This record gives sequence, C-alpha cells and structure tokens, in this order.
Amino acid sequence: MNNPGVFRIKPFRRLWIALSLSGLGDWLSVLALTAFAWSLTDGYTSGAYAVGAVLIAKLLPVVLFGPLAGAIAEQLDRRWTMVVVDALRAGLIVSVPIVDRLEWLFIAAFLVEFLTLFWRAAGDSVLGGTVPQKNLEGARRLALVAAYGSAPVAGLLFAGVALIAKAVLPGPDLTLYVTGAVFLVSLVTVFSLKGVRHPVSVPSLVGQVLDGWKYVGGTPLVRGLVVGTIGASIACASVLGVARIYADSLHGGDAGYGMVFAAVFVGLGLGLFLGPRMLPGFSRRRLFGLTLILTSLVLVPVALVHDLVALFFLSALLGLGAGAAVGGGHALVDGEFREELRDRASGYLQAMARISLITVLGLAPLAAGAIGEHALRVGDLGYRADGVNGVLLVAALLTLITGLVSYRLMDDRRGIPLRRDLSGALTGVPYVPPVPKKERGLFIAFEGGEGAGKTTQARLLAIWLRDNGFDVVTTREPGATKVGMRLRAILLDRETTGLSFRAESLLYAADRAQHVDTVVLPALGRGSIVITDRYIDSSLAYQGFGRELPVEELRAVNEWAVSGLQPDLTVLLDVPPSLGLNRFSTPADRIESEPTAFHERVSRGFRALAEAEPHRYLIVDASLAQSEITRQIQEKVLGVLPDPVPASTEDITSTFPVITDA
Ligand SMILES: Nc1ncnc2c1ncn2[C@@H]1O[C@H](COP(=O)(O)OP(=O)(O)OP(=O)(O)O)[C@@H](O)[C@H]1O
Ligand SMILES: Cc1cn([C@H]2C[C@H](O)[C@@H](COP(=O)(O)O)O2)c(=O)[nH]c1=O
Repeated sequence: MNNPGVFRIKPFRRLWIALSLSGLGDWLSVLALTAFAWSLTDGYTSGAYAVGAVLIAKLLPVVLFGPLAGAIAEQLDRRWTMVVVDALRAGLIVSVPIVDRLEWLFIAAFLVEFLTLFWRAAGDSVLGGTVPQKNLEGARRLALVAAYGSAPVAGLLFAGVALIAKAVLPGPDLTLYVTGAVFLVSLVTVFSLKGVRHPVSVPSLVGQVLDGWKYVGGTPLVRGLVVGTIGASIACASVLGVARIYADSLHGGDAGYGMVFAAVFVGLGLGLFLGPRMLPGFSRRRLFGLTLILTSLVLVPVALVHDLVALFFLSALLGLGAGAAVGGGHALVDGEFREELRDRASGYLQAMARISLITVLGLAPLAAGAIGEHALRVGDLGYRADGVNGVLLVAALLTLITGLVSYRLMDDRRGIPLRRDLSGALTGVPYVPPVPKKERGLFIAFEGGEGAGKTTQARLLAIWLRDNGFDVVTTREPGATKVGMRLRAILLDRETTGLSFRAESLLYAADRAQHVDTVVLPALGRGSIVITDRYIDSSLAYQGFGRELPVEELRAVNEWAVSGLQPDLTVLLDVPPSLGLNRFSTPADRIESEPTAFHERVSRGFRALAEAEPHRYLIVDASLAQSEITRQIQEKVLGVLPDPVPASTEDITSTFPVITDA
C-alpha cells in the first residue's frame, strides 16, 4: 500500500477532504441529534427512549436501503448527488431546533441518514474513478481513515461547542447549527470535484454475511474472529449508546458526552494501530481472545464509576482494547488467507461488526430506559444504580463470554500454559513445552520450494549430528514408506492427469499419516532425532497457497492425519522459484511443471506460514552458498538440541556435552 503516493493525486486529496468533512458531519449529527432528543425530554426513562429512538432512526436506512440507494445513485450525476445531499442534510439538521418537536427530530434523523447513503455511494464511485487501479486499495483504506478518524474530532468539536453554548445559547441548538455548517463546507468542497462516472458498488450487509459464511465461515479461526468481533462491537457500542445518559448522571452534560465519545474513538484508533504490533513473539490467535477478555474487565469499572474524568480514561482504555482485538483480527485474516478469501473474510467481519454495532447502539439506551433509576442501600452505604450501570455490566459479561469463546475456538497452543507462554513472549525466550517421556527425540522439518536445497541440507545436518553422537533418522515426504512410494508415483508422475486438487491434498495427507505412524513416531519414541525433507507446511504452501484451497481446512485435515505432531523446528529454505527450478537438470515432474505463478504463490505461502509463527521456524536465504546455509542451520539446531548425556550420568562421569560449537 502506497498511501503517501495516493495523496500526491490532487483530485484524490480534494475528495479525501470532502470525505473527512462528510464523516465529521455524520458523527456530529449523531451527537447533536441524540443530545437534542435528550434535551426535549425531562425524565430518565423518556430521555433514554428518545436517545434510543434517534439512534435506531439513524441506523435503520443502512440496513433497509443500502443496496437500493446504490442502484439509484448509479443513475445520477455523482458530483450533483453529493452537492444536493449536503444541502438537504444541512437544511434538515438546522430545521430540528427550529421545529423543536421530537417527532420531527426522528424523521429528520432518518432522512439525514437515508440521504447519506447516496452521498457515500457517489463518493465511493468518485474515488474509484479518481485513482488508478493499483492505488485503489490504499485509497480505500484512507477513505476509511477519513470516515472513522473524523469520529474523535467530532467528539472533541461537539464538546467544545457545547461548552461555548453554555455561555451563548444554552442547550444543544448551537451544536446542530455547527453540524449544518459542516455539511455546507462539505458541499463547497464537493462542488470543486470533477464529475466521474465510475460504477457504484454498495455491497449489502446480508449479502456480505452470507458470502462470508459460505466461503470461510466453517473454520474455527473465522468463527472465533466473528464471535470476537461481535464482542468488541458490544463493548464499544454499549458505551457509545448510553454515553449521553451517563454523562448527564455524572453532571457532564453535552460536553461530557462529546468527551466520552471522543475517548472511545481515540482508544479505538490507537488500538487498531497497536493491535497487530503488540507482543510479536506471542500467538496472534491467543492474543485476540485475551485482549477481548481484558476489554471486558475494563468495562466493569466503566459501568460502575461515578467520576467523569475516570470515565474518560476508562472509555479510552476500553476503545484501545477493542481496537487492538479488531486490528489483530484483521492482521490474522491478512496473514492466514489467500487474496480472494481474504477480501471475503474481511467483508464478513466488517459486516458482522456493523450489524452488532447497529443493534447494540439502538438497544442499549432503550434497555437503560426500561431499567430506570434506582438507589441501592447496604446498611449505611448508598449507591445510585441506574439502567446505564445495568446495561454496561451486561455488556461486560457478554464481551467476556465472546472473549472466552474465541480464545477456545482459536487457541493454536493447546496444552501450553498461558502464563508460561506469555512470559516467554515478554522475555523473548519462547516457551517450549517439555517433550513427553516416550517421545524424547527431536523432530526437525526442512521446507521450501523446488530446488531450495532441502535434501542437501538435511543430509549435511544428519551427518553433523551423527558425528556428534546423536542417533538420527532421515526421511522425506512423499514416499518414505512402501505405501508412500506408490502414492509418490501417482502424485509426481506426469502421466497422472485430471487429479482433483482435493484428491491430491488427501493423497499427500495419506502419505503423511502413514509416514508419521510407521516411521516418525517410532523413531522419536526411541529418542532419535528425526529429520524430514518436507512435512505439513508443504501441503499448506502447495495445495493451500499454490492450488488456492482453504489453508485452515488443509491444516485441520493434516493435523488429524498426524494426531497433531508438530516439528520442534522447521527450517525454511527460502529461494526464488526462478533460481530453485533452474537448479535441476532432470525433467520436471507433475508439480515442478506447474506454471511460475503457482511456484510464486507457494513461495509466498511458505514465508507467510513462517512469519506467522516465528518461534518455530528458521528462515534461511537459500540463494546463499551451501556452506553458509549449513552454518546458520547448525547454529540454530545447537539451541534446540537435547543434552546427549543425561544429567544423572553427567554427575557421575563429569562428561561435558558432546557438541561445543559449530
Ligand atoms: N545453496 C546452493 N547453491 C547452489 N546450488 C545448490 C544449493 N543447494 C543445493 N544446490 C543444488 O541444487 C540442486 C537441488 O538441491 P536439492 O535436491 O538439495 O534441493 P531440494 O530442495 O531437495 O529439491 P526438491 O525440490 O527436489 O526437493 C542440487 O543439484 C544441489 O546440488
Ligand atoms: C509433501 C508435499 C509435497 N508436495 C510436492 C512438492 C514437490 O513438488 C513434490 C515432492 O518432490 P520432492 O522432490 O520430494 O521435493 O511434491 C506437495 O505438493 N504437497 C505436499 O504435501
């Protein structure tokens, strides 16, 4: 992604400003309309219901009319659509304090959001026609920054205007006028845009969910991510939904409301940035669930605190946790799915996030209103408890449950105590679980593309280890067993035509199951060091990334085939396919003769797998000289070798470990 490059395109810069202003107006209108609804009522319950009704009126159009608005916007001039919508939005917002009636407020809220659908569809189309295809992804990400980055700005602006209004024009009228003015400034900016006729695309929420469910929904990873995304949405939307009511009970008024709103979004933004960068040595999957569990714990004091300043800080912390979980989740999707499925998985997660946000935002104030205000007494101690406290506590519980469920679903280090795993990541010394007594050996896999040098290096390592007193078994996939040799012949013979990709995957997995059962496990049980030339990662890279089958499904099939046996160390010999394939003089077999693009995907796949679990891999540049590669491998293997002389024997004989240096 080349974001600064996109900004060099002048029309895009202008559009980005318009997108930011429109986003600012959108968020300001949420704040100002809910605040105005609250000011038009005079009881806790009626106020909460009014706030809930405004939020529902504002959120309904996107669910009901999203794709329809897109289809209509397709027929209209983009620039004029945006200009007219901005003018109408400004007029509607300003009409609210003038008409000064709750019914009109609801209608105006609905209409503003309905019109905004057209603005967004037209804006997205202009964006598509403004930047070249290669910059489109970067430009879309910047558009998202404009849409969501304007939220904290809106919160702070709203708080500032509310403070000024206290002196000039008490009540939220002034904030509505400022919102109207922002839409007018957006109108002026939009006016200077060039008219573009690029196709409008507004994916429907339901369509995105069904599509995601069909293609990627079955894997535990995606199920865990979806549950967690719902949890993060519940945490943030519950606070945002009741913020106006909460601010009032803490005497913060509209300014306090704006500050809580801004705090949640500042935290969210920071979390989105930091999430993928946190604890690099720790399992990303475990981190996702864990972050959510911690976020749910922050929501408890958010629910119970009776101090406005503490509420600001806690809200920011809550946003940080939710943002870190979501950011980490998206990084997982980027790392674990190939391109086509990645878009589906991201769309699915985003749609689920929006649906849960919309639902919770609308329901939270209604539930708070239904619970009402109560005073709790225990002896002499009194505590004012109201619907907001109740709603936030329920939200904390739901977030906790989602965190626990996604942790369980996504855990990729089952059996490894979390505390040891965490301290390993914090100290930079990854925790390696003790090998069960009956499997005292060490399992090393060599992986990489064609001609990377796996066979050569596996042989050299075995010689070196044997010279140093270890019992070593070298083996390979496919073809290390009698059955395996037959499978290898079927798999690699160019005469084998029409083999389906799934059948191919299963044949490799069958070879592996036989190999592990009859060669690898018995050798490990004897205490040998087993060195295999290829293992599960070859299937993930060749059949997953190369053949474009779902990586997670292949992982599940293969883990089942080998009863979960993982190498202690995987050496990835990373070689550009153009170099590796040229190292052979023999005719290419069925897989080697696949096109270059296939081998490029395989090579990228190997790297992605290794980068996702750096503690288990050694990545070596296989274009180096053989001797240098051997040196790097020996250095790494030294660090994972078992002591060849048991401690008890050492006590008696004072023998030093056999290997001293490379
Ligand atoms: N670092 C290196 N530099 C140059 N040539 C090398 C290097 N390593 C191995 N070779 C040569 O490349 C060829 C392929 O090596 P090798 O059979 O070890 O690769 P491989 O990864 O096992 O291949 P395959 O894809 O068949 O499994 C051999 O002729 C070998 O001598
Ligand atoms: C284990 C495994 C292998 N392959 C492919 C990779 C190679 O092209 C051949 C094996 O040949 P080699 O000379 O022994 O390296 O099979 C695969 O596609 N999937 C697998 O799981």
